[in-house]
Parts: sequence; structure tokens; C-alpha cells
Amino acid sequence: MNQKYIRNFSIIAHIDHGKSTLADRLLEATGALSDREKTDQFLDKMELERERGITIKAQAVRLTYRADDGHDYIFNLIDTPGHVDFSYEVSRSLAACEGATLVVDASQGVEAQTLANVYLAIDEDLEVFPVLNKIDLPSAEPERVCEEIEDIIGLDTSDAVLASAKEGRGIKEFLEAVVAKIPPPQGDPDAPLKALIFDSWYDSYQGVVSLVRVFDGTLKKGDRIRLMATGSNYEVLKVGAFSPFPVELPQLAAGEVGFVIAGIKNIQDAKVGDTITHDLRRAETPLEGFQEVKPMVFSGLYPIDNGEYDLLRDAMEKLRLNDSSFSFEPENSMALGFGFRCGFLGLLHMEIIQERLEREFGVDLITTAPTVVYQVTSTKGERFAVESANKLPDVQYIEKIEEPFILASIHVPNEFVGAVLALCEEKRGIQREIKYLTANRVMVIYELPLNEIVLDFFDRLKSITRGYASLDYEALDYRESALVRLNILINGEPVDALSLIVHRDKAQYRGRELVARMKEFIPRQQYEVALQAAIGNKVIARETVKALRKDVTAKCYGGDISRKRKLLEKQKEGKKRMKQVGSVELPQEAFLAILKVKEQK
Ligand SMILES: Nc1nc2c(ncn2[C@@H]2O[C@H](COP(=O)(O)OP(=O)(O)OP(=O)(O)O)[C@@H](O)[C@H]2O)c(=O)[nH]1
Repeated sequence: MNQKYIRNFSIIAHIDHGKSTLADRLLEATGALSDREKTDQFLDKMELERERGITIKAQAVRLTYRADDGHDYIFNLIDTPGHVDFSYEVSRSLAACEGATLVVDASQGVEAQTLANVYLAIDEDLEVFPVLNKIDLPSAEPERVCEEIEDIIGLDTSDAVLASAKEGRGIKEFLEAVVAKIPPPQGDPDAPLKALIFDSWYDSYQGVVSLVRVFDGTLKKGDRIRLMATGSNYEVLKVGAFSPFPVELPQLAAGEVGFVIAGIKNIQDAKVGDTITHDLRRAETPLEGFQEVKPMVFSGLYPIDNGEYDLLRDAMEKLRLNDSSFSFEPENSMALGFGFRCGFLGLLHMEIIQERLEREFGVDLITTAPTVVYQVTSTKGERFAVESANKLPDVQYIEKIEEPFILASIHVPNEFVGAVLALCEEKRGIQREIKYLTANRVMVIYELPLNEIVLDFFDRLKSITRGYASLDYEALDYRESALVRLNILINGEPVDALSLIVHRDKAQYRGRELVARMKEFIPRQQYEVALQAAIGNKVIARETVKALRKDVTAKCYGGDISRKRKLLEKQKEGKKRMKQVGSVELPQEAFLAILKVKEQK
């Protein structure tokens, strides 16, 4: 394949601006999909993805397009996930491309979430060109939106493509713009092999399937390959491309994008960002940008019904096959029984896994408040990691506790800078830099404790900037902090699954607010329930859930049988996310109440 006729690109768009519709049109226009297959949005497979509007797995589709110049071009359209938790995966997918198109809804304009990915693309030196979609809408304002794109991002919009994915307008112009604006790949097909893995998943028939972009060299069936980060060796069983259904190809040469199957059993061995080379003729250095992804956020997942423990474990094993950034190990809690301590990339990743466990595998769960990994040094001088508040030793055995810090880059329009600074300060941030990028665009850089980010930083940032801020972060280091364990007691008994690690200066306030919040979530019981927050043995806050005055349900029983059944069914529904802890039934909300605690003003 002559590289001159290859274009590797990705579509960057805010949720709902029409990326999937547009991608479908491209598939149609290039004859990749038959009428029967058109019915479903092909690029957006998982039901969950559609509902949440998030593309979780990057995918690559190969299209053939006969351009106006009479040549047949191969387009590799690479799909990227769109959330800060997955920014490493996004950066690797973008690294596989020479260009990207930024799709903006002409009736909405540039939106925050899009920006993080556009900046990633610009950082990867991609050629980015704008497409205004939904120009069929009466409320479309292409001129205003073009101005916005120029002001905020600094992209030239003089020949932006105007499209309506819905009506199929502008598709031809889009395809021609890809040919004209996105540079062809370069690379030497005879040099030692360097192929970038930008996505991997587990297929029960084929084992691990990896999507790769070949930068140098040529990859063929039967080749003995070496994964440079792990040092493992495999024989290539198949190479091919999705167009959009899988097609086997004789080879993938420099500049091409496709899949590799090499009998890899474990996706840990085909990490995103790793470089594939030949075992005998090795590349000297791997491609840049590989990172070991580590879970940043941990939380306990417990089945509501203890009988579902095995079901939950099996479900988690299945999910882990396909998601190397999700980890779990058994844990048990006095309050919740047997469950698992799970590690996630971030809060969104956590929510996605929870939802999949409940929806696809039918396990009802209780989730405990998310926490980060602390490094604790004991008075005996041992240093160890703690990712759960109830594993924190008692104060007298602790020499020091260190917590992870991140470097956060927040892009925000001018008018919100004050509010963002105030938020970062409140979250114990240390200001690094404020950069004025364009007339209306500012980048605020802060060092922040990750522990403050996992609680509610992102939601707060969105609400104070009306959704206009974008957040991107990377891990920095560990720093000593004055951290304490906040225990929650119910009727005098500490409930391990509710304890938290918080900063000493915030402990008082958080304790008070937390029990006040929990009180709202705990239904009244037959007797009084005391909720207390304590640091060590010192109680710092107390609330009481009053007893029910009389048994209001009693009179319903014994009556008409269908009414009784209905009532029982209702109860069952209501109970779904409740867990008996000692003598009290706690709803899921009580375990996550900390996420709802308002900040001290
Ligand atoms: N009027 C109009 N509606 C459009 C157009 N393109 C897409 N839509 C509609 O906009 C909505 C979102 O489109 P999608 O293609 O699902 O958007 P997306 O960006 O892929 O969204 P996610 O998959 O959720 O990230 C759908 O209801 C589409 O029918 C267009 O050109 N004009």
C-alpha cells in the first residue's frame, strides 16, 4: 500500500454533537455498510455506551474512498474515548493518527469536554480541521461557532466543512477535506518493526486482539514478535483490519492501522502504548509515550445478597479480561461481609464498572466511598500502601502518612478564573501557573491532593464554570500530610465500611456534615438510631434518626392478598440497595454520603 494514499485520523467531538451519526455516514458513503447493517450505529456498540453517551473502547475502522483525484484512498478512522479518566488511552489513539477532525454542533458551539481532547491532539502534533455539524437546525449559527473555534482553540475556520450528518449533507466535502488536509503517514516499511498498540481487548475465541499502528517495518502472519515493555514473545496468528467487519490481510506495513492476533491470553501482556517489534530484528528503542496505567481510585464493592459473592467474583473476572486498568482483590468487612477492594482509573471508570456489574451480570451492589492510595510509615519504620481507611493502623503506630498529589491543568474561559482559583485553594491546592492562552482562554495549573479530586472536584468545577472548564491531570508524587481516620459509629458501634481518611483541618466539618447527610438517607426504624462521627475515640458529631412512632405497615397485613403481595414486592424493590448493618438497614446512599457533603465556605 502506497503511503501517499493512506489517511489515519480521528473524530473529536463533544457528546451529542453527532460523532456517531457522522461516522455512520462515512461508512455508508464509502460503501462499508449495507442497508441492513445501517440500522444500528456501528461505532457505538455497547448498550451502556449509548446510554451514557461515552465511548469506552477505542476502535479503528478502515474505509476505502475514491477521491475526486481518481485515486483510491484508505482511511483509518480511529475512535477515541472522551473522558479525563481515559486520557492516556485517548493520547495513544491520537498518537496513531496524523490528523483529527473537530466536530462541533453548529447550534451549540465549543464545549468543555471536547477541549481536553483537542489539546491532546494538538500536543501530538496532529493536523486538526473543524467540521460544523447540524447545520440543518434552524438554530444553527455557523458564523458565531466559527468565531468561537478561532478564539478558544485557535483553529483556522476559513474552510471549515459545513455538514448535516442527519441529512447526509457535507459528507463528500468532509471526505475530500480528509484527503486534502490530513498528511499521509511516513515510515520505512523495511526498517525494524515498530508498531504502537492503541487498544487491546479479550475475545473468547481469538484471545487478545490488539489494534496497532505500524510506524516502521512490516508485520505479517507467522512473524515472531516481541512486546517491548513486557519483553514477552509471541507468534502472529493473524493480521487484518476492521472494515468495519474483520478482514484478514497478508500484512500491515509502515503507515497502516489494523489488528493483530498473536495467541496472547492476558491483556496485561498487550498493554496500550506498548511497542511491538520483531524478536529477531528488534527496534533499538520503543515508541515514545508508554505509561504503566495504575488504578488511582479504590473502593469496596459488596454484594447486597451475600449469596451472590461467587457471581460477583466471576463477573469481575470477566470484566478484568477486557480492562487491564480495573483490579480487584477479596476483602471483608465487619459491616458488609465478604466483598472486593477494587481499583479504578477514576470516578467515571468506577461508575461504569459498577453499572456493568449490575446491568450485565445482575449483581446488586453496595459501594463504599472512593479513596486513593496512601503511603504509611509505621513507628517501626516500615512503609506500606493503604487503600482503604479501615486498614489504617491506629494513630499511635503511625509515624507519617503521605498522600498522592497530581498536577491538574484546567482550561477555562477568563470570566471563571476567579472561581476556579477559589475552588483549587479550598481543595488544598498549590498554584503553579496561570497562563493566558488566547483573549478569552486561560490555563490554570495547580498541584492538588488526589484525595480532594476523587470526592467531588470534577462536579464542582463543572458547576462553577457552567460546564466550560476542562480538566486534565497527571500523577506527581507523594507528600506528607496531616491525615486522620474519621470513624462513623451507628448506635455506638464503629462501621468499618463507612470510615474515611481525611485531612485533619477538614475532619471536624466533614464529620458533622457527613452524619447530617446520612441522617437524611437512613429510613426511620422501630427504634432510635444514633449516628456519630469520631476521630480515634473522640466523638466530634452526633445525629439521631428518631424511631417510628407506630408501626404504620401493621394494618396493611392480613388484609387482601393481592394488596399484600404488592406491598411485599414494593418492599423488595425498595430493599434492593439496602444492607443490614448490625440492627440497622443502610441504603447505598449512606455509604456514599461523603460525596454529597457540601464544602465549608
Ligand atoms: N438535526 C441534526 N441532528 C443531528 C445531526 N447529527 C446528529 N444529530 C442528532 O444528534 C444526536 C446525537 O448524535 P450522535 O451521533 O449520537 O452523537 P455523538 O456525538 O456520537 O454522541 P455520543 O455517541 O453520545 O458521544 C442524535 O439524536 C442525532 O440524531 C445533524 O446533522 N442534524
